[in-house]
Amino acid sequence: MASKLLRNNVHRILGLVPTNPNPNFLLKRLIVLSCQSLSARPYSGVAQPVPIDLSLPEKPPIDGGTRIDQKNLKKDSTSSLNEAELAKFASIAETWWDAEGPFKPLHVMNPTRLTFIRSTLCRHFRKDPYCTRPLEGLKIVDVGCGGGLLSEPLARMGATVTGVDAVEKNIKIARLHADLDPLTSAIKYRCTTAEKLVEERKEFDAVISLEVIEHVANPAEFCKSLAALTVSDGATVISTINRSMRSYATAIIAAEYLLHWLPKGTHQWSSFLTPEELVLILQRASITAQEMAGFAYNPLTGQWSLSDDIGVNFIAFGTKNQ
Ligand SMILES: C[S@@+](CC[C@H](N)C(=O)[O-])C[C@H]1O[C@@H](n2cnc3c(N)ncnc32)[C@H](O)[C@@H]1O
Ligand SMILES: [Mg+2]
Repeated sequence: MASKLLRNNVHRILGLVPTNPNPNFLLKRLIVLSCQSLSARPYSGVAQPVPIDLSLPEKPPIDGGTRIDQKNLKKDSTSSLNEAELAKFASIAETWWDAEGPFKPLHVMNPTRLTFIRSTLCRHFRKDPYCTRPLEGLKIVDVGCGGGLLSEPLARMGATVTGVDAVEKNIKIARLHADLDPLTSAIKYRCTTAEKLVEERKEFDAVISLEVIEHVANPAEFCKSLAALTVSDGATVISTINRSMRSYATAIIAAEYLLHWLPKGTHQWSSFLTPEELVLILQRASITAQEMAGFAYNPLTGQWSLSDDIGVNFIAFGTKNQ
């Protein structure tokens, strides 16, 4: 009797399916398992020298068609704007804070990317990562902030945060949400672009842009703007998706078409940058990449962790040359 009970429930005991599995659950886990590199090493926390192929041709600007024609979008200085990409984000703007909605992957990845940001910024700016407000005294801009998923925890960690996004709806949602908590209500949100801030001669100790560069019209120009916003010896942090065969299988086929984690068409594989390309365009913009980490997904726990495997999702920390 006991052994029969055990046999029938072994999959639940092992945590492979929830108590009320839906019919596709096991299939989905198998898909992720087969796409994910199971050999991903945990993040060593050591700055990785990234090989730079200086003969690499500059990636041509991705033609996103005409600029978005929304009356609520500031249209001056639009070199990074890609109309088609912005329209996708505008159409799902109400769902930013729905932890089970289209932005679920960002919600789930947030603690992991914050770990990387906190540790790299604290090390660079000589701050204590273990205190309650480790980023106190730092002026940070979150470029392409969306609904403020990153801006808010940065503000809670003590930073003076400005969040900017090219989609007005995102900024409205971000403002409403941040105002719910006195710890985040001081965040300044603006519907604008990095280029526009450069024209206004704004500067920040740290410039952070997560999961944005693969959606802009011209990544190299975008990086130049991020660099111009960074004070001398300040920090720039960028996360994106590697243009690898594995990212095609996981970030597009699995995430969009099989698992429906993201709306279909969220990402264009050709718009992804390899880590080497990112390092190179940052270098050309006077930012020296100092450290890079990958994000590894554990299909059994549904959690992300930092990894040395930069084959799919990765994050880079660089400093502005003095
Ligand atoms: C995938 S979301 C990432 C949001 C946020 N950075 C995060 O990781 O939680 C990309 C965001 O970048 C914004 N965006 C795209 N192109 C932009 C540009 N050229 N300038 C400013 N924001 C842009 C989009 O509107 C969208 O909110
Ligand atoms: Mg993206």
